[in-house]
Amino acid sequence: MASHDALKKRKIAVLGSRSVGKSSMIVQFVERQFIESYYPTIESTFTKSVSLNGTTYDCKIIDTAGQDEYSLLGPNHAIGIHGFVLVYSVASRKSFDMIKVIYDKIINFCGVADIPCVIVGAKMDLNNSRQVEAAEGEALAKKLHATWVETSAKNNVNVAKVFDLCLIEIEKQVPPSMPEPAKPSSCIVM
Ligand SMILES: Nc1nc2c(ncn2[C@@H]2O[C@H](COP(=O)(O)OP(=O)(O)OP(=O)(O)O)[C@@H](O)[C@H]2O)c(=O)[nH]1
Repeated sequence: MASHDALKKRKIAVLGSRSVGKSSMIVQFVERQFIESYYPTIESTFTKSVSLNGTTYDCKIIDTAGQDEYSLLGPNHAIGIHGFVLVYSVASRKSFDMIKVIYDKIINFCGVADIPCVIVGAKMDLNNSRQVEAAEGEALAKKLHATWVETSAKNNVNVAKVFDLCLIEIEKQVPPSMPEPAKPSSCIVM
């Protein structure tokens, strides 16, 4: 029989400006393919089992419509969410500036000081049109107590790592010994 810790359900929301590569990253992770064409997302949910350090996580990944400074954070994107993946494109300074805006919206909505969070610099293959240096991404993540990684969905670089890092961040707030449902932050209280 599976032990209590053998299968854990984790809900991860992926947020960021429009067209930064959120869907491409998720589709590369779940379906192992890269789609060149751009189809704006309304909202979709993907599921994938992820094994990490001997534990299998049953992950629900929520792909959101791109945000801007005026979009309101819906309850779908905060309530019941265990971890957040905030994505910018390394080729878009504007999308990088939006990370802090989205982060603050989540913090305010959830009424917490900290969230399990991975900041992702997507499209790292676009080196010729880079507008955001790696060091800037790292510094922002440090300031927000998040982890950071650069990815390329196109070349499948670091894509799986994003979700491993997010699960690790979640575990930091939900110790493995803690019985579920855990209460790492008010975000997951339904
Ligand atoms: N060069 C390159 N292009 C990428 C990469 N990831 C995504 N793209 C392209 O960027 C465009 C937007 O990608 P999406 O994944 O649809 O972006 P999104 O953030 O989900 O967009 P919204 O649904 O509007 O929020 C598409 O044309 C993708 O092919 C990448 O790693 N490298």
